[in-house]
Amino acid sequence: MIETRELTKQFKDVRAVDGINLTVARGELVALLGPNGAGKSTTLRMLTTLIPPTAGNASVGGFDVVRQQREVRLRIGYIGQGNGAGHSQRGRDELVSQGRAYGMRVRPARERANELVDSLGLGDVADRTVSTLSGGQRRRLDIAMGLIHSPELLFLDEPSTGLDPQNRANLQEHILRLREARETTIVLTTHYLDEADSMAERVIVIDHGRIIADDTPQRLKAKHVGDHVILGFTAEHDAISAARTLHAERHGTEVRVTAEDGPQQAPKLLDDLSAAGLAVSSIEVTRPTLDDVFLTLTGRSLREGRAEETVEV
Ligand SMILES: Nc1ncnc2c1ncn2[C@@H]1O[C@H](COP(=O)(O)OP(=O)(O)OP(=O)(O)O)[C@@H](O)[C@H]1O
Repeated sequence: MIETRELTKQFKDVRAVDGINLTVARGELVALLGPNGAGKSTTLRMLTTLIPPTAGNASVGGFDVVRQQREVRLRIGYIGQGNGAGHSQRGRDELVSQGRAYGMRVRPARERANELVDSLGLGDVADRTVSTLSGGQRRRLDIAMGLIHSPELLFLDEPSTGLDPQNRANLQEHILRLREARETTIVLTTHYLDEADSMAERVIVIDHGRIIADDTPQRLKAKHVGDHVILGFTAEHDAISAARTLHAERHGTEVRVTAEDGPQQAPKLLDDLSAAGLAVSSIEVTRPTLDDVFLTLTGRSLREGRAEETVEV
């Protein structure tokens, strides 16, 4: 569905995207995750034909994003960071106009608009003017606008930024449901770690315009960080013996073991300690987040410098 080769965008002295090689298959749901300025939006803007690459190439749905822009545009939906719908129109009318702009006849455009209003839970508000909708409702209307022409591929740039957690969860559910119903391929960008973790089967971590990791959230976490089993002891000399027995690191009366699958390995660790005559007073298994993965890969946290902005909805 998407194929890029050394895709690059240079803005004067900023190399926003630096030689990205990416393949996305039909039906995948992929999240591009990275800090501010990593190059996520620029990548999306090139894939959606809004800006041309300065080097390398990309094809979407089998069409080149520079030479076959029209063919690409007919097959994709793109929901950027701003609101797409006109504010003084009624939501449903906006959808029909958008369908007409894609060359749909009035009746099919109306039918499709009604279908999307239903499936995105906009039934109660679709006949109000857009300016009266809440942030979450407007975002869902944006998504309906991007889907009006039944694209095979949907690009979502930061779909839930600015929404409160409840509206975010609601939007995520709608996106997942749409995808299930239509098998739409979805590429979204996000800086919400939990969003990438819970929604995407595949997370592509981008930093300084390059892909630094590409895998399922589970495998990224297992491969780059691993679980920790933290064992507590009442006496420090027991902790010292336990650290030696398990070849693990110790902090005071705590021993920390890195494990691929913490819950599965914990009983074996307890058996080994018991065989060595050591009694554990507490046990805790911690599992990593995608932020831990980013931290391991770059030495920086994805959360650094990120102000969590939430708009009234
Ligand atoms: N039109 C432009 N002119 C000059 N520099 C640009 C332009 N657009 C983006 N950049 C720069 O390119 C880099 C990548 O920006 P981009 O918007 O792709 O990042 P991002 O990962 O989407 O970040 P965010 O999460 O903030 O949206 C940044 O350094 C940005 O300042």
